[in-house]
Amino acid sequence: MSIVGVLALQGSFNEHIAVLRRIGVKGVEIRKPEQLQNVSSLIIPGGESTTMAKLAEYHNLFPALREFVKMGKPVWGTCAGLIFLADKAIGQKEGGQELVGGLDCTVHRNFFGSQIQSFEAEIEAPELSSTEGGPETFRGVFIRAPAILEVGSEVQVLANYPVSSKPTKGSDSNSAEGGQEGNTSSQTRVIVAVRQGNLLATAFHPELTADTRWHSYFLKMMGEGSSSSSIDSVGTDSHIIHPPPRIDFPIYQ
Ligand SMILES: NC(=O)CC[C@H](N)C(=O)O
Repeated sequence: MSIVGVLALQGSFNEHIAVLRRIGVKGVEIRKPEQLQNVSSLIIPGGESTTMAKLAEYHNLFPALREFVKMGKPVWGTCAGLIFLADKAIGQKEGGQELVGGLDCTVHRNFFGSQIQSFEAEIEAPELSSTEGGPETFRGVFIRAPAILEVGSEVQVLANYPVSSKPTKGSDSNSAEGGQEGNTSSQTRVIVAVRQGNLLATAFHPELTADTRWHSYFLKMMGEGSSSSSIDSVGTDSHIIHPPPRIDFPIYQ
């Protein structure tokens, strides 16, 4: 039986667990290294990556998280979680922050700027719609979001987003460090969703919209690793009252 762990140190872990519940899957909060032994996959939610890293360090979670990734178990990082999974992050606070790593990419921590520059956008994701069906686009909620600037050859790009050549200046003094200044082209695209084997990473927050396809896409990754991983259902139709689908209201325009 497979239970999805959700790192519950800080950020939007409740929202992820709620989406899992909506699709009939059990999600459990992970706060201690030993709790990782009870789950077969893990979601690292969005929040604030420096704070989350300090809490993870305090709870001695980094070695267990790295081990979990190395074992080939599915791990999905959203937003701050993406930063956690990246091999390299730029635009970090002074002194940097510890990363779990494993995902061969360079992420810019606050690429899209400060909190008030948060936004929503319709984004194409052909792999998502071909696997999960539904519309060709999904609504991406970007909250002080990171973006991926470079990926290694093993990394599959699932979605990207057009931007002007310079990253927006963020609230942190060094947030634009290592960005694309000097790039002469006026339009470029940054990567906002990737997959590398057992790792999935998204710069936006799928747990804040009614579209559950990113969660079901991740759950399918659990089936790929081992044949025995049936997903632990929290009791489907007979126990769960499915609310009518919510409309994805734009929060930031
Ligand atoms: N919504 C988010 O998770 C924002 C992440 C933020 N840019 C950070 O550095 O942690």
